Amino acid sequence: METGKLIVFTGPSGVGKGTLLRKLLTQHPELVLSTSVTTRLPRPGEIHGTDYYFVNLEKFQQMVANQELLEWAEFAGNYYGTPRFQVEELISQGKWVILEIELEGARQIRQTFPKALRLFILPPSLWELEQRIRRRGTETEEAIAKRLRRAQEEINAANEFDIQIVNDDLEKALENLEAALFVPC
Ligand SMILES: Nc1nc2c(ncn2[C@@H]2O[C@H](COP(=O)(O)OP(=O)(O)O)[C@@H](O)[C@H]2O)c(=O)[nH]1
Ligand SMILES: Nc1ncnc2c1ncn2[C@@H]1O[C@H](COP(=O)(O)OP(=O)(O)O)[C@@H](O)[C@H]1O
Repeated sequence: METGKLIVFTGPSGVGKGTLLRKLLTQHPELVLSTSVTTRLPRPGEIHGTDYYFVNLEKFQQMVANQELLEWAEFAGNYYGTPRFQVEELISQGKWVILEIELEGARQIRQTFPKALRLFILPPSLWELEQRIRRRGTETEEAIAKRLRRAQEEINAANEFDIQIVNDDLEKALENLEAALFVPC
């Protein structure tokens, strides 16, 4: 039977993780993106069960206590976590499952799934990163400030990952991502 694979996808907020993953999944529909649980409020257009499972703090804490999360972390004032059941089930079915998660969660996965392939997406510069977050127009000033403070810390940890990809030109970044994922091994 084909073996499943866990792929961790990390990078600072606004670097283009979501954009790259949407394109990757369109071209490779066999890949599965895990849907996380979060206490963050939905942005306009975000759908419960598709973008995230949006839950309150009490429910999130309950999931942590019941060990329902494979990993979890606090990010910019909210909690995020990966539901365990869907990931374990999909990998056992031979699927390639992608976790789009922040640094602390990626470190936890390194302990629990040492075989996971870990990718880090870098911005061309911090200035460009800030422009992207602002252009996206989804965050308050306070949320932007929190994300930028965290960005430097995350970028400093990029070398903990197996592969680093700079998202400057989107198409080139996508090509590099495909090359990293689909190398014969
Ligand atoms: N540890 C962990 N981080 C997550 C999870 N889901 C999302 N994140 C990360 O949480 C951070 C904030 O996500 P989000 O609020 O959607 O903001 P955005 O990255 O600015 O689009 C990002 O770095 C995500 O990769 C999860 O299940 N676990
Ligand atoms: N290579 C790129 N060049 C210019 N803008 C980009 C690029 N990749 C993504 N963006 C834009 O940057 C913003 C943040 O991207 P997004 O995918 O939401 O980031 P993340 O999921 O990492 O927070 C979006 O407005 C997106 O259209």
